[in-house]
Amino acid sequence: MDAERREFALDLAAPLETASGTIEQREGIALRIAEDGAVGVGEATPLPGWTESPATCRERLAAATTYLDDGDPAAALDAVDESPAARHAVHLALADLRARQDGVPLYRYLGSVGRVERVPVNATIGVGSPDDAAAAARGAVEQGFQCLKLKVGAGTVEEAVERVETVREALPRGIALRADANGSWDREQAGEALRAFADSGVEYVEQPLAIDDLEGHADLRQQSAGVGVALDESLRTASIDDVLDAGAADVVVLKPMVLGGLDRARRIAIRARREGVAPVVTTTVDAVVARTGAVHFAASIPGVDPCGLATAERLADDLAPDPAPITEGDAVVPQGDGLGTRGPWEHTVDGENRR
Ligand SMILES: O=C(O)CCC(=O)c1ccccc1C(=O)O
Ligand SMILES: [Mg+2]
Repeated sequence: MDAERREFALDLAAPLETASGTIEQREGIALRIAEDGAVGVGEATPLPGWTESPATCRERLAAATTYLDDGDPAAALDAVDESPAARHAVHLALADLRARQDGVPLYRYLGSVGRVERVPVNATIGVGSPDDAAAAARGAVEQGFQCLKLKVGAGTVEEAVERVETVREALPRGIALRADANGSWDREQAGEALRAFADSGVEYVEQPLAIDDLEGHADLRQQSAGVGVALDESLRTASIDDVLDAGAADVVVLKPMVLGGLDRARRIAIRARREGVAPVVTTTVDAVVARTGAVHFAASIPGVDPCGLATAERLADDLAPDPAPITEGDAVVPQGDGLGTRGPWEHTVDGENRR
């Protein structure tokens, strides 16, 4: 077994705001494992505030690479056990390698039984004026999206409500609307927002309250008049059992980079589903390797709800061509062996290898 790492940095064409700041660039490390002529690729794209720091990620991945070179994948996974982005890379590279060796697409390797052609996705509408958001929403619907997610955490609750109402009025009937508050409200504000969103037919709100307020989210579900509560940031610190025991979520938003790999994310998805909580797959706006891994993960969940996987266009550049393009509001699932990515080894960013 032979492992290699390459660092990359990709600018966002359209910055994305989250509670921990605006994301303008994604830096990460691509990992390539070769064994007897077969190759697997993985990606660690840490996001400060969401995963381990880039420095820790780099250090853990270097340690794992040594074990991979020694032909000891179990030791490599151990070395990244507490670094989710680094573990994501190691697990994905190994899974891609095994799936290619087995001659099956990654989603089959992950445990799906039938053929899955497409995964429904949501368009992601960032911050901006209500009119800007409405224009972006109309554009997304023209491209075929049936589900839109609006960022609503910046500004006041009144502004969030106005944003949602303006978008809803601009849309044809039947388009699903979600909102993401990124943990920026207190309990009173969240109650007010969800009551108002009910009139606009909002399906659910991601992370209305602070990351550690499971009890508040459980209370909110009781008084939310039909608007669901989704947890995203909370899953960084709370286990799925904590979430289920607290009755804190209708939906869990699963980011494999944050959860430490597709295997861990998939276990959470299955457990959640069994308890009637819907899994939704998304990314931290990752490069093509991790994004495609997330598409396969979503495809491995039968009849998955629309996922937050339409983020390729947010990147000004990428590591390799996209094997899972979005058409008519769906990601097309690659059916070749493994991930189905070509590269990224042949594609270095800005022509430089920053390893
Ligand atoms: O889910 C989506 O539609 C896109 C991804 C997204 O919103 C996101 C991207 C990076 C970091 C955080 C988040 C988030 O869900 O809060
Ligand atoms: Mg979110």
